[in-house]
Amino acid sequence: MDSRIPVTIITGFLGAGKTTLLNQLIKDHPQKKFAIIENEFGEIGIDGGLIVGTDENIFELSNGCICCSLSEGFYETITKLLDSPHPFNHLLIETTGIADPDSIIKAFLSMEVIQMNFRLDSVICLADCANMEDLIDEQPEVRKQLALADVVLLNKADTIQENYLKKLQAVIIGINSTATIYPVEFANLSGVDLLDLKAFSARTIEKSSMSFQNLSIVGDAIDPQPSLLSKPIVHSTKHHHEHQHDIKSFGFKIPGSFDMMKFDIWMESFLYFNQDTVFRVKGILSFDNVPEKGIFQAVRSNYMIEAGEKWGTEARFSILIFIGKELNQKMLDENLCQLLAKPVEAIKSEAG
Ligand SMILES: Nc1nc2c(ncn2[C@@H]2O[C@H](COP(=O)(O)OP(=O)(O)OP(=O)(O)O)[C@@H](O)[C@H]2O)c(=O)[nH]1
Repeated sequence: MDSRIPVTIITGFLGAGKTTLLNQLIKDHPQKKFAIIENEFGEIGIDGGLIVGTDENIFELSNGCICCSLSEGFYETITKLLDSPHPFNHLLIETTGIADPDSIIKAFLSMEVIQMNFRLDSVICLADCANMEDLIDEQPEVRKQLALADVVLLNKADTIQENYLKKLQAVIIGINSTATIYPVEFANLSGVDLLDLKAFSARTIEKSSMSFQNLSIVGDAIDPQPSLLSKPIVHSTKHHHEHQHDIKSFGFKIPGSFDMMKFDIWMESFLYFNQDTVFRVKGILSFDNVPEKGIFQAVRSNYMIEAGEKWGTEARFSILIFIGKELNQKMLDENLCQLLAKPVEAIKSEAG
């Protein structure tokens, strides 16, 4: 059993309802002992980032802006947390509304001391229904927050009409089609334990990759038209304008198995050279001569592959979902084809 402390990262633009969610989570889980890192931009933590508020089951640290001080600041905050005499069994991080949360997510996937002690459970993004559409157009951070989320809470659902809510859901799916979306009021969601989503676990990644809609098959001629997911979503009510979102999701189903070395070399350099435009990649991989499924996930240039279940007699395939901007579907298709252990034509003719 994984005994590391679970971490929930809460993102969302200014005023979207992050603090409301934090309070709701604390209220819903009286049995938990929380540590909270508040990451308010411009706020100076008392005593260089020490405890600023205490309760029997909660203690808070203020960290300034995590994304601006990640390398030393965040590491220092985490070390303080681990050294403190306060016991806690869940870490909540509220990120500043105007920041891109990727650096903090990356810290949990790449910094060894952090990984040894903490398990990233999920990234929850709050979106304010009333002004989300405008913010998506105006604020690139909002699009990134949505792109990196595992769960999007469409908050303040009380302020809009039901049919408009459906349209907002479609806008979010257009940006990040792997996120689970829940409309909520005052960040209140019953029936789902938001603290135990295990979004970064191999099982969840596998499940969400398998259920991804509109996968294009690698090796088939890519339609020169943009895929369904990349079409701008047109709204017929309230706002009469089109969104030309720069962030999109593409999914590929790749027959056969990858050559592990070719895949590794390509993926490492692809993510490195595209770290400003590729936010998240996840999926299931089949590698030649490897009996288990490889469960893949990347946040910017950091990636990891975990062993999943054995393939058994199942026909081999891989699924990869890319979330980012300026993604070239045709180029990705051609590149992925080149990484296969056998030429795609041979795989297809074997399959009949
Ligand atoms: N009508 C309505 N108001 C809400 C809802 N959720 C939160 N609010 C209100 O929206 C305001 C902002 O909520 P917060 O939780 O402080 O938002 P935040 O994201 O933490 O804000 P910052 O820390 O400024 O980024 C508060 O006045 C809340 O009471 C909701 O579902 N409906």
